[in-house]
Amino acid sequence: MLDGELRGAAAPGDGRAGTALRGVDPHPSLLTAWGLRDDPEGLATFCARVAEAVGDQVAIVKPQSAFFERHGSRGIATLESTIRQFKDAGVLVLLDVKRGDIGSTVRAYADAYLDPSSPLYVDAVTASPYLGVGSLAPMFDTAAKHGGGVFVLALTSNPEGPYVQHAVAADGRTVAQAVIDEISQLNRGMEPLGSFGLVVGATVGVTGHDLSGVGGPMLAPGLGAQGGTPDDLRRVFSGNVSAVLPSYSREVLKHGPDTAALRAAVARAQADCRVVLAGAAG
Ligand SMILES: O=c1ccn([C@@H]2O[C@H](COP(=O)(O)O)[C@@H](O)[C@H]2O)c(=O)[nH]1
Repeated sequence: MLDGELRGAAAPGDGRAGTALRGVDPHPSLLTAWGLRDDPEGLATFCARVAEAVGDQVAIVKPQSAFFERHGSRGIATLESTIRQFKDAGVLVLLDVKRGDIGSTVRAYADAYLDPSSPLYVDAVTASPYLGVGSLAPMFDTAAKHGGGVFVLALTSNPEGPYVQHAVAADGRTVAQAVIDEISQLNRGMEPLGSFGLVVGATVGVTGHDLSGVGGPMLAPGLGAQGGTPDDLRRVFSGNVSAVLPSYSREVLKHGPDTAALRAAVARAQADCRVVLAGAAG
């Protein structure tokens, strides 16, 4: 089950715990910096090098779908092969694809990403709740059926997020707190950790949102290139760090293509996050 594996991946006893690189974001500028062309071949080489370099070092990776989609059908083919490479290396794949729509269309997204018969099948996806958390039900159902996970945007790392997410709804809760509460409800009774997660950026600061009942994993992007630091995790998640999955993309990937430099950057970020999360848990 994803819940068990995610727990293992986040647990201090796991050799890959606190894994810092999660984001596989083949930005055009990174392809160039790695001496590769910004085309489908360059993309495929970049991803293969990342998988070979850190496949045994990380427990979960988070490919960003947009950087594959911009290369059209060959980019999607590379996404498929990248997913396979990581899975073959025993790494869980959380696809950052932020899908959301009316329920009948969400069913198709669920089939695309969370059904094992799909070529784009992954362990978990990110999803957008702004058509209503309930509209994501087909993803939740498919994830539950096949042991997958869904990470729903709650407090995103970008500066534009609070305008929407801190807005207060008719019942007096913020939009973000309503999302947090609905996901918490879905995880209720799932031990030790439910399969439904949240995205809470490392950059959001102390917002007053209550994360204590989530009962599922929390993905924390925004570290490094967006200015978030491991210390911010302590502040943002305060007493709720046990299921936090810190995520760096550009900050680590900029050290490639040299394998040793890439691995050292992963290890450094991993150690920094582990110290903070272990300290905050205690
Ligand atoms: O709130 C969010 C949700 C997702 N992301 C994604 O994470 C990575 C961050 O990349 P960096 O290079 O580490 O900045 C990227 O794929 C975003 O789309 C996020 O940043 N914030």
